[in-house]
Amino acid sequence: MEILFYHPSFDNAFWVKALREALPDANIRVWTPGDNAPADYALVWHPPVEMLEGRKLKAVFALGAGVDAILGQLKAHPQMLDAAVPLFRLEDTGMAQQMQEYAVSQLLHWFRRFDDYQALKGEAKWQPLEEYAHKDFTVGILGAGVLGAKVAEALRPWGFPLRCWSRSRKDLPGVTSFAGAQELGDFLHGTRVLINLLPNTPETAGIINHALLAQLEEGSYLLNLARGVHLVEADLLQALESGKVKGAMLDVFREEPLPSDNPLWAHPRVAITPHIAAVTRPHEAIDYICHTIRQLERGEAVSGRVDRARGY
Ligand SMILES: NC(=O)C1=CN([C@@H]2O[C@H](COP(=O)(O)OP(=O)(O)OC[C@H]3O[C@@H](n4cnc5c(N)ncnc54)[C@H](OP(=O)(O)O)[C@@H]3O)[C@@H](O)[C@H]2O)C=CC1
Ligand SMILES: O=C(O)C(=O)CO
Repeated sequence: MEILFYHPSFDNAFWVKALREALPDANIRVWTPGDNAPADYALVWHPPVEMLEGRKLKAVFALGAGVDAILGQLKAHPQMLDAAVPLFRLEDTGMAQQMQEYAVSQLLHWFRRFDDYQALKGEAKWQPLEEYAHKDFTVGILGAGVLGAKVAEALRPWGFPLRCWSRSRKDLPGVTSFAGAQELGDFLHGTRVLINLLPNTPETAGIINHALLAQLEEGSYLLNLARGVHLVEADLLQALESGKVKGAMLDVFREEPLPSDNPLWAHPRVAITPHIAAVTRPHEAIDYICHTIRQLERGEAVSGRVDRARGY
């Protein structure tokens, strides 16, 4: 069994060593330009077109949860990967807990007004502030898939009204489910904290814009944990200016790294992290990938296959 590996920034030697330990009977190599030797499987993140083009692969594994980059390449270069070759993505594999940590910590930061106290510290003001009520802090999660559902689960013990929005109806304990474009307005009405965990697809790109933000409660908060392309940054800045949005924490951006002259860097009510909300955990990812390869070799049903038509 021949396995190709390509990631623009991961420690190749570490991954190849761990993969060899997990699949001792496989030959695993890091792809380099000009390598056209046969392979059965490819493990990739933002692969060059020439790495995959013309190969007869049994399957391709994305080394992350979002597959927008590879699907975008496929749209531009359909010959890159035959439609019959299954594409898989990482479902959780250690990313859900990271998303839970990020969302719970920031939600509580806003709910307990630590952002306001930090501002008062700058003025050396000793001033207890009026407490927020849980009932006024409805959390709405855009995208109730693997990660969105786990974030909802982690938020449930904290007593906030919870709701989610997805294409299909969900049955998540303690979470009101809204489904489809026709229910987006009802989902947004009354939402105070918006958490984005949607995939980047033609339908979701630019979804967090002025029209959407205008439907949130006054003094709302935005947590973008998905993709920068979901957010119209100028509309967020306008909503921050008007007070519609009181605070935002952004992990992802249309352009990454975020250019130093982007106004979001200097905004006092915007927190920024460099696309670290949930990073790929090597051992969990390798466990899933190797388990799935063994299932494929045995002709068994597998999970995590990407529906290219729907985009995730
Ligand atoms: N910042 C970071 O470090 C990371 C970011 N991510 C991002 O998080 C995203 C979500 O990951 P994951 O939870 O695994 O993905 P899933 O595919 O499991 O979940 C996607 C969710 O979005 C919903 N959805 C998709 N399209 C639409 C639409 N048009 N309208 C309404 N709902 C829609 C789906 O609805 P339904 O269930 O009905 O199909 C599903 O609930 C990834 O695509 C990636 O972009 C992921 C990991 C790390
Ligand atoms: O897995 C993903 O989609 C990520 O964004 C990780 O960087």
